Amino acid sequence: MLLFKNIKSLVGVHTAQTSLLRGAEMKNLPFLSNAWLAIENGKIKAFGEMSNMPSEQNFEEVINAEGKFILPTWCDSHTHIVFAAPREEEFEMKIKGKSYEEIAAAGGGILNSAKKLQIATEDELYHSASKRLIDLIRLGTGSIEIKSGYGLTTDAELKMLRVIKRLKNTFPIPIKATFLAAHAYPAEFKNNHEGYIQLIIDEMLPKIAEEKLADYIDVFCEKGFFSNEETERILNAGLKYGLKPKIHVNQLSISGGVQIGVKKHAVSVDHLEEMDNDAINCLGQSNTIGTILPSCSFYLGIPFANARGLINANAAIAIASDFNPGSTPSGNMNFVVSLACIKLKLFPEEAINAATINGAAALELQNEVGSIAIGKCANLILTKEIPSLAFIPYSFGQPQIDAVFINGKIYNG
Ligand SMILES: N=CN[C@@H](CCC(=O)O)C(=O)O
Ligand SMILES: [Zn+2]
Repeated sequence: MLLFKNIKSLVGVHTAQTSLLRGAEMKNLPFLSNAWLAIENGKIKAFGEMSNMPSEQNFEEVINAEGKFILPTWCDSHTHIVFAAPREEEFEMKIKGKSYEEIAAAGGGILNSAKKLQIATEDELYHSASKRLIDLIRLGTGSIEIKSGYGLTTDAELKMLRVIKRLKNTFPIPIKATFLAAHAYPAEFKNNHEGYIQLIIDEMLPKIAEEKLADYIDVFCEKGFFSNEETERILNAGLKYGLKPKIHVNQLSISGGVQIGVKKHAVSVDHLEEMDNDAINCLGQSNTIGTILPSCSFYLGIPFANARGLINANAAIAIASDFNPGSTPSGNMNFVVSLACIKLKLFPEEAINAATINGAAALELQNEVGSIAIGKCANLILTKEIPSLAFIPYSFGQPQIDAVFINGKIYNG
């Protein structure tokens, strides 16, 4: 048994019934000042104020957290961390002013990543993704979603998903896998979209279902990628195998993809940089979570999502990293939380809820992670001595984490 004592503030002590916050509720981030927290068998056992702390003698280890905050680890519900190689050759093109679409048209982008991934071995992909994941956990991420989508052939998509399965089996944090073969049309299907869709539906999906390799299905619904009709067909096919949608929509244009996601009961619709009132209201009246990826806007120089408009429309917002080699070469959720405050104009409480309890809901892990509640995993961030909770996002780019605990143990990678 482990005991944290003298915690300056134990943050995110939501009631056991709270699993998702929407609209004005997102401002509610309950905390206990001058608190203790007990961990047993990797789970949160009990907590309270120092005035009623149990005897220290009952514990094998006692950590004095004076001056420090404890909060649940970040739940990163949207990443692409399995890839063969970074794409810093595109960085200079970007600096010179080329857009994401122009870089893709010049032979960069997703197809460039797919070419490299197709010739990488499963072991190579596992080792490079492992290194990234270790770094992310050290930065406070304690649950994560990982997508395929750089394979674009049956073999390479299966290879990616098997790598994710291996990560699930070897890492101590909860991981969800998303099947994203509909990320881009491979060159050989450029003029034969029907052929690629049939490959996804008739060949890839049955194999993935048989090996139980995915939890969700995703489509990049966007002009020049997958149309609304194509998106709906692929989602329907995934749903037949029990894969719920979590989709890329409205990143570069207003497409109607949000409405498709809502109609198909998507767990989340992600990106949302380009929204109109219809899409905002549709999301606000639905049970689908709007997942915003501010690091992507930051890196690509595209608009930041209208988070306040969504909150005012009573939507439930999560924030995630989108870590990938093209649009977001960073998975640092501390920076995501800072950007959410600085650029999305979320209050620190809203941003932290979006990165914890609502991120957990976007991973359907609300019973395991995302808040300080009895029975949940002891996946915790212990901060350095800091003056306030707002100091975390305020001091952007400055590491404020003293230690990360996964299942009640200090994580050293
Ligand atoms: N937009 C689609 N997919 C990724 C980028 C993929 C890439 O450029 O490699 C994203 O979420 O931003
Ligand atoms: Zn993405």
